[in-house]
Amino acid sequence: MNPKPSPKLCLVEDDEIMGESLVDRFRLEGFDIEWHRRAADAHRAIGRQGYHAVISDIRLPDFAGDILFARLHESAIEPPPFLFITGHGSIERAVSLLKAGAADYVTKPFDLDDLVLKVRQLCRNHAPAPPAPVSHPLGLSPAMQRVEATLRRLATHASTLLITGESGVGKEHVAQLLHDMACAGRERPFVAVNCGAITESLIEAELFGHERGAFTGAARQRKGVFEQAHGGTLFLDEIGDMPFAMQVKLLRAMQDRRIVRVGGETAVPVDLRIICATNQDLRARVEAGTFREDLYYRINVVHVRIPLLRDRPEDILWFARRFLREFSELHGGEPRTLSPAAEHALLAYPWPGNLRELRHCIERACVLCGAAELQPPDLFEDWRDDRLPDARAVGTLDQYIRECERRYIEGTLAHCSGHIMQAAAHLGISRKNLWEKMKRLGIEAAR
Ligand SMILES: Nc1ncnc2c1ncn2[C@@H]1O[C@H](COP(=O)(O)OP(=O)(O)OP(=O)(O)O)[C@@H](O)[C@H]1O
Repeated sequence: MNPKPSPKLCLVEDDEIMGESLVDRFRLEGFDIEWHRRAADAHRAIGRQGYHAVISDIRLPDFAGDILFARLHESAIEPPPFLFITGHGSIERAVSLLKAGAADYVTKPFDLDDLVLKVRQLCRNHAPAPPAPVSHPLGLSPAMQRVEATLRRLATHASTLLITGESGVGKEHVAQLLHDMACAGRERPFVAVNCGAITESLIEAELFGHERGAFTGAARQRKGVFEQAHGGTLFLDEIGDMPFAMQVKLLRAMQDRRIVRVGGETAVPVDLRIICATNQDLRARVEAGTFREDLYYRINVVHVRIPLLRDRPEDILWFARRFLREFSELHGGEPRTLSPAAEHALLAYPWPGNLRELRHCIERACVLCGAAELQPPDLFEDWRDDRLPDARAVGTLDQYIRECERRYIEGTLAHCSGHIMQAAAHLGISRKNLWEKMKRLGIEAAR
């Protein structure tokens, strides 16, 4: 008979001493324990690993344990029971965590025997979920996790969807993901057409196909994209650029789910999901009289909005690291990393070209730079470090260093939204040390 497998635990703790002692003790007690020092790493692992329980500190260097918990709940993942380690005197926070669905908590300083007992009890009551097949293909931000959860629901229902968002935010990627979810491993066509890139005279034949001899040069019958996508998904990108005269024919095809090829007479039935995308304000186009109102309502049955990359900062480094891994592997080199300054620079940049621009930026850096750790100038050609003061305007070396220190700390605090604990972790100093420096340099703490 196979011995019973050890319960699998996830520990999220950034304190080395605390982390090591918990890992040692739980291993001695027969648990299989994985230790993550950052909330983001734990977030990814929880989606994949099938843990029996999670023990999580609240204060973590990237984002707090309760945010990790909330994000897992917002996503499609059913999280394992969470036991929180809270600071002395944060009973109120612990109680609100229990209300939010956490299984239990211990307050520091806690009794290790008591903790082991609680965890054993949790593991007994919880069978881990099988690992999730796809985990967060769209990003870590709550906004994109909501999009992902919506897609999961739409995969079995809606046959028409409108995706809006600026250029490069990932509309086609979202459409492709919905198609993959709906197909669930079955081979089905995904046909993408850019409505803005086809001339008005050709668009009808492109959409509906043509019969032999329908026009000069139509030597053979040809299927249009509606027929090519039969059984799968038709992605109509830049739907706002659809010529006005074509819009009524498109509406009819969408409503009847039948098309007539150019030069043909019989209606051909088509069964497909239609996803439209645009970066234009279609409502305004309707008001301006350049987009048909009836078509607008037909395609706007379910609407998914993709936010700008700069409005979801959690996704910037997550995607940057993904692209970095992808391009490092592609170019056959060592795995690359981002220096803390490079991370700062990526977070500070506004990304007008969204994910497309971020992807190109990382690809370019991987091709041009041979170093294992990327620095800001590797990522941005015209990089200028605003955190460095002008040496001529600052007097002595001491004053210059002090000014550098002040700017660097201010930048880090801004990057961590004023969170002292996180900023201290980024700077590699203790919280107390950071407070002292802020006092000495006259930096006010955010409220
Ligand atoms: N979730 C994702 N994971 C990995 N890469 C992504 C993701 N979303 C977008 N990308 C990449 O970002 C780039 C832009 O994505 P996409 O073409 O889907 O954007 P779009 O909003 O449709 O752009 P446009 O409006 O210009 O057509 C592509 O190279 C795509 O591969």
